[in-house]
Amino acid sequence: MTTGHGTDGVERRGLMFVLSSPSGAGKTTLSRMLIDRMPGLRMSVSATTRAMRPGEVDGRDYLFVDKAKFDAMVKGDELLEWATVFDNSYGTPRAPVETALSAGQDVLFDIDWQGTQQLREKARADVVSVFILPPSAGDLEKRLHSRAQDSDEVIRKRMSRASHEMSHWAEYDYIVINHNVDDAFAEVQSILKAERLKRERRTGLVSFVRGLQGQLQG
Ligand SMILES: Nc1ncnc2c1ncn2[C@@H]1O[C@H](COP(=O)(O)OP(=O)(O)OP(=O)(O)O)[C@@H](O)[C@H]1O
Ligand SMILES: Nc1nc2c(ncn2[C@@H]2O[C@H](COP(=O)(O)O)[C@@H](O)[C@H]2O)c(=O)[nH]1
Repeated sequence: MTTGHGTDGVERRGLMFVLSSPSGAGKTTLSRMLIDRMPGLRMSVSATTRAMRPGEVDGRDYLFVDKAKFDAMVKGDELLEWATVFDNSYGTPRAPVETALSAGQDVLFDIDWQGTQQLREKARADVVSVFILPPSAGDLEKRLHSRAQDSDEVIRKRMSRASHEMSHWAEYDYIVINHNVDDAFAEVQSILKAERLKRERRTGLVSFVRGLQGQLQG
């Protein structure tokens, strides 16, 4: 993987920052806040066969494709990972992720546990994964209703899958409980900031320290 520069000028490898949760726990909300407030972070826009929700924009929220196009993307090895979630296909287009990482950007993924497993198998050292939990089942259901974008039947299906989704929590590096958006955002932001500073990722440190030592030795 190619490297870019951190804000302190030291070269480092880009990372893949993954948020997963049961549907409605707050990934999209937290992702938008991260993209708005964290320079150097790019959103991975997934391809999906699900229908567009009111207010969603093709190319910004998802690439909305039909099943034939999605299957062609899988066949052409254009997806970094893909999975079937709630009876629809979802996948991460490979090229934009590779381009962003090559330009020294970090990439943010809002994907499920199946996709996270696939990313981890491909690039364990570069994946940082966060599982978002709702404070309670009642809150989760309220959030799905308050979003007001899915039918009662879709909401029922998502609630009935929540326990299964949640059973993968222990595969993640970090767990954030989304009681309050601002607190959850602060926690997720702290994780990203700390992970950016990890020694193993900062490929420019050796030459930076050598330079410092050179200065000290006069
Ligand atoms: N801490 C919170 N308190 C109250 N409401 C919240 C909180 N976090 C998010 N919400 C609201 O809950 C709803 C669901 O959030 P969001 O769409 O971000 O969930 P999601 O995890 O991305 O769901 P999906 O997996 O279905 O895309 C939205 O209406 C959002 O505004
Ligand atoms: N494995 C993948 N999962 C994805 C991808 N894009 C989104 N998702 C997950 O699907 C569900 C449902 O999303 P919704 O927008 O229909 O509510 C949610 O858990 C997403 O995280 C992807 O590219 N790959």
